[in-house]
Amino acid sequence: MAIEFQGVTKKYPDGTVAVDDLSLTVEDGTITVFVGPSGCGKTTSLRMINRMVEPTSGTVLLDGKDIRESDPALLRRGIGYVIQHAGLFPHRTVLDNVATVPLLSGGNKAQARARANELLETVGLPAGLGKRYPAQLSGGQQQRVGVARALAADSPVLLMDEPFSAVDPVVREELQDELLRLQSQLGKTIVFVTHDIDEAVRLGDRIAVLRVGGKLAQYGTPSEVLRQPVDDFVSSFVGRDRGYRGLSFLAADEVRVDEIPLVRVGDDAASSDTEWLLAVNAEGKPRGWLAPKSTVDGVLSEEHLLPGGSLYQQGTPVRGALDAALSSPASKGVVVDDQGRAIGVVTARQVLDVIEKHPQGVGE
Ligand SMILES: Nc1ncnc2c1ncn2[C@@H]1O[C@H](COP(=O)(O)OP(=O)(O)OP(=O)(O)O)[C@@H](O)[C@H]1O
Repeated sequence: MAIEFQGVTKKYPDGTVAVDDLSLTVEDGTITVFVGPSGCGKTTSLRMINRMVEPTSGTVLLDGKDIRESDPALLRRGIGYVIQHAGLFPHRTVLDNVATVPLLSGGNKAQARARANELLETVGLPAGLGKRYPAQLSGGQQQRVGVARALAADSPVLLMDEPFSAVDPVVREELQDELLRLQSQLGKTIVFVTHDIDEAVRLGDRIAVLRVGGKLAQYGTPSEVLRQPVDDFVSSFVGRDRGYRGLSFLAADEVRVDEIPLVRVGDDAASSDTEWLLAVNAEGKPRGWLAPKSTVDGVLSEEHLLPGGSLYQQGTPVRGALDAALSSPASKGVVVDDQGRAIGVVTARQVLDVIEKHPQGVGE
């Protein structure tokens, strides 16, 4: 089912132009990746496909039909949607999380659960996991559940918004492989958002490179974009990626690790003023972030926290430190020891400072 953007612009009420006159066609049965720096309008573009965001002007066509003619709730239910941190319901079992959509679409409970079991198997999860709650799964397993839930919509279209950004690089590669395997069987029309050009190149049949201001810079196959960038912006975005690849080989011993104020899950009350506070469990392992200006009166639980982004284990290649910093809601990557206990934070700037000192370590 092809998706067509025709001169689509989104201006938010505060005047921000998030997407500026976007025209492109996502071909049926392909993976198209929207890639670009933070704030370039990737998520906004994606959400205009299922009417979570309405364009200010222009038209989005799904299979040739203007989506404004579809009821938004029905449209959304019929389009699979996967987000970062999976967005699972914490108080429902894994199986019930996946069964939600088949139930909403009118199936009975037994049918919905049978379908959910099938889907867990499809995404490579053992059947026994269905009884658990999301918090009892690893980050990578949670993302698989997120994918299973999106597939439950049984729709030809799947929207994926940074679905793998919060897991460590090894698990991320596994999830990417799994997605490619699934796609070779299912042949869906997938729109995938990422800020990581490596991921875009790996997954995309086509890549749309966006620049801040919501303008489409280039749309083409990965090899076209890598080999024939249309302008300086694209070539530096892609070129930066060449640097990123080299990062895998540089250990980050020199990256400065800063202290961070901690709060403990289970503590009686917590509050933050202007700073993000990192929440850890009794073992000192990171569980998430308490946003600035938050007050929790009762016992601090994980529900009060923002999920944390990927973790960086000290002593491993520097790319993980950059991933951690870029995926953290606090813009501070959490550094852990080999037992997974939080020891501090790094910013992207601190990582880049080290990289700049070692140009030979990060070049091609
Ligand atoms: N509800 C909103 N109101 C006002 N501005 C918004 C809103 N949502 C997004 N924006 C702005 O629109 C621009 C594009 O945001 P969008 O989330 O689409 O970008 P993105 O490329 O997905 O970014 P990121 O990678 O950081 O998630 C940004 O400047 C953002 O601050």
